[in-house]
Amino acid sequence: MTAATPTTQDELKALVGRAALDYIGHGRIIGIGTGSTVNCFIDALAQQRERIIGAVSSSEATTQRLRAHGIRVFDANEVEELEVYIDGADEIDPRGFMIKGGGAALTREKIVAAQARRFVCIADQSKWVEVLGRFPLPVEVIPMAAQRIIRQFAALGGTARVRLRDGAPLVTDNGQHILDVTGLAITDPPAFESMVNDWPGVVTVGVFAHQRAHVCLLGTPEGVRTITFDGPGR
Ligand SMILES: O=C[C@H](O)[C@H](O)[C@H](O)COP(=O)(O)O
Repeated sequence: MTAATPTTQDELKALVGRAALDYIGHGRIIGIGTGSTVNCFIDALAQQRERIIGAVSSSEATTQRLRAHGIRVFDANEVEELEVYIDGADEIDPRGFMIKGGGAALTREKIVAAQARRFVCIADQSKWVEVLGRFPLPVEVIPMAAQRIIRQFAALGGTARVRLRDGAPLVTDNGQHILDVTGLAITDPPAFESMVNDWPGVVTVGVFAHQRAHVCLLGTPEGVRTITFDGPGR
């Protein structure tokens, strides 16, 4: 009997979540991101949790899920370097550049990714794009700077809005707000990331160019497509 072909987005997320287990060694502390795809990875990892010592988590939500599965969570300051960081993305392009932060976890995700030697991105095929910018770009900001940053994006042709939850600005794990920016085509992600990072009041921009993926496990109905971005210039 052959397994049914995965076709729904949830099935593709589960597929790549399981596939990411091949990228973790034994007896290590690993970095773990946030979101529905990573939740599939965590649930798969829970079946073999003795493989790892524990994890550095990128959000309160991930920490809760890891602990519920009995997986030990380390503070980022307790660990100097991580072998691997497993996380999803809202968009990923052919160079491994990503947009992240749809779940508002971008700042801690960037911190944990920076600690890891390897970033393994797990995503269903809907996340693959030629040019970043179709997904509204999340930017975590200090609230008092929000309106000025909105005007700076407007000058670039973008429309930025404060993300709301239950009618009020969403407050991140770090106590800050999120702007979602539409109308941008991010053709030079490293330059764009550096530029926005320089604006006063920006905590983190959701372009991951300096912490781009080394590998993407892309879920398709034909199976997992493995795309590697290693090479000169890394
Ligand atoms: O802040 C959230 C993260 O960047 C997620 O990795 C991203 O939003 C993808 O999430 P999902 O796997 O739920 O599509």
